[in-house]
Amino acid sequence: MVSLQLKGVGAGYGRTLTVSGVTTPVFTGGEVVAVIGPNAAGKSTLFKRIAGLLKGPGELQLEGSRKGEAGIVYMPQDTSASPALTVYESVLLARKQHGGGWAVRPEDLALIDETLASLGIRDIAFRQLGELSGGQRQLASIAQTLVRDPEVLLMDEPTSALDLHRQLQVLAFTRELARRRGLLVFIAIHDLNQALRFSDQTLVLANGCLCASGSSSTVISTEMLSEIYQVNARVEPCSRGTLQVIVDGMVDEPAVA
Ligand SMILES: Nc1ncnc2c1ncn2[C@@H]1O[C@H](COP(=O)(O)OP(=O)(O)OP(=O)(O)O)[C@@H](O)[C@H]1O
Repeated sequence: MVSLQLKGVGAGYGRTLTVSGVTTPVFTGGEVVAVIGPNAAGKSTLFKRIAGLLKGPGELQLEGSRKGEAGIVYMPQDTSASPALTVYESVLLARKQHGGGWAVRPEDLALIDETLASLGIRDIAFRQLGELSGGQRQLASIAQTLVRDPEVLLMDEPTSALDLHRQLQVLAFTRELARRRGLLVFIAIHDLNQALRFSDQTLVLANGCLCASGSSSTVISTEMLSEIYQVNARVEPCSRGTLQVIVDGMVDEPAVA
């Protein structure tokens, strides 16, 4: 089973470090880890460093991997595939780019079919990326990422353009894949309710530093929401028992009488 621990990891774009000194617990395959924090906290920067797209200090301790660093797959916020490709072509290309030669095998086609069906986008398989809605493009981008056979998956705000039903569908499918295939999944996400619902662990970044880590239900608390997000909020179970953040207002906002 794959495992990953960050030890004193940092990264930046110029001389100064945007993210520094990030040391985490050991995360193992099958887990979903939410990475949360305010805008510009450094979540994408940290993902790019883990994926090897940025250099910086510190060590990534990756163990139990079949593919080494090639097994770490980063899904950026925007898809970079050509708008002239169809959804199917872009997913097939992504599958073939991950290695294993250019011959298309029956198992490649079966995996693509299963992925498109599970994400509910079979009906747009032969439409060009350039003519899709933002949410449809995001679903295509998720499909491109999932067929790359990742061991460690870094998803950067994968549901930001999706409607509520699609968010639940995609995150449930991703968690199920993590459990079934032993993937270690990191998801940078602003929706803390989805983080509570779908992640096992949460990392909180602020100003380029790791402020907290642990089980999501412990880390996402009234105190953290006040300190990191400056909001007054409660964390309470919904009718099915899943914890939800209920926001009463901003810390500096006067209470309504
Ligand atoms: N290519 C770049 N060159 C220079 N600075 C950058 C670059 N990309 C990001 N930054 C800076 O790094 C800091 C962290 O950005 P990053 O994208 O990692 O934050 P984030 O936590 O993912 O934010 P958000 O939630 O808004 O997506 C920001 O101040 C940003 O302006």
